[in-house]
Amino acid sequence: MSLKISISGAAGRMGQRLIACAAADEDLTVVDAIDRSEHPSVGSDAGLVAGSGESGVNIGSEYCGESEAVIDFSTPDGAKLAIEYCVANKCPLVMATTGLEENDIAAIKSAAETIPVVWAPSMSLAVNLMMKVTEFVGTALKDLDGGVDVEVIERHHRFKVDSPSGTALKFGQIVGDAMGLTHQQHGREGVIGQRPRNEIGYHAIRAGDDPGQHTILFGMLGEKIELHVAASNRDCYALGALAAAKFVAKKTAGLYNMFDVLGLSDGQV
Ligand SMILES: NC(=O)C1=CN([C@@H]2O[C@H](COP(=O)(O)OP(=O)(O)OC[C@H]3O[C@@H](n4cnc5c(N)ncnc54)[C@H](OP(=O)(O)O)[C@@H]3O)[C@@H](O)[C@H]2O)C=CC1
Ligand SMILES: O=C(O)C1=N[C@H](C(=O)O)C[C@H](O)C1
Repeated sequence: MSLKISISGAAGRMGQRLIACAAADEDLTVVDAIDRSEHPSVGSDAGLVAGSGESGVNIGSEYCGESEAVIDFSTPDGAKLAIEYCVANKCPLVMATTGLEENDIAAIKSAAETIPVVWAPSMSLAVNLMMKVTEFVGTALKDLDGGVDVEVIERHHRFKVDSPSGTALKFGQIVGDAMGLTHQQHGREGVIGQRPRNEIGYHAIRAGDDPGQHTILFGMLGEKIELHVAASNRDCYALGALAAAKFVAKKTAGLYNMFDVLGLSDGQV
């Protein structure tokens, strides 16, 4: 039986790759391609917009009510509407949108009390594996004599609106928890003095059409480690999200992440 899914943000960069990748998966059927009601692609066939051939589903702003999982790659406004729909219709949700405010995050956590939700800033296998490696390295270097300076450097396409990326913030949270680093420093300018020991530096580069790269730099006295992960295209995120939809559709209410989907949670690896 094919799983019926809805894509929120269907006309966007990620939405188009989700439509295309889902069309190539016989275990999935897209029943809704949702976007902003004023979007110029509303009324057009989602597969034709995505360049993957006619799908028979037009982009629209209303859910048909048949969905067994919603995947949201849109905006904070789109995410809010997706959460509201899923809660009202008891529909499992995959939340991938970043740049969310505290109230949006509270809404995700509240939704997870009644429906299953997978929430992660990156659906990529490689990124999630590197989060585990980052935690390992951070823990190993926590008490090193001379100290360790952690910098998180991310690169994305010029169209990205939130910074630093949701993934960079997650890397920072992981390494901060592992090493007891409490201060977040976003860029540096001017005569600001020597680098404090307790900070994580974040640097967001925006250039061209880069689908996403993250580097975690551990700077020591005499040597350094740089962990680097890079997307070649957006399909790593799209395929991860489709796997998350299959996972979440079988779950009971609760908050899950990509470690759960990929079998990387504590005790599983
Ligand atoms: N977790 C992950 O693995 C990944 C997460 N992302 C995140 O996904 C989000 C989308 O990225 P991307 O595809 O590049 O962005 P785009 O801007 O290309 O796509 C977003 C789409 O959502 C639409 N939209 C706006 N409002 C609504 C609404 N109310 N309901 C439904 N759709 C709406 C936009 O329309 P309009 O253009 O008219 O505003 C646009 O078509 C970002 O937050 C990004 O950071 C991206 C890649 C991977
Ligand atoms: O906007 C993007 O493109 C991406 N956004 C996500 C983020 O903010 O972490 C994930 C990925 O890096 C691509």
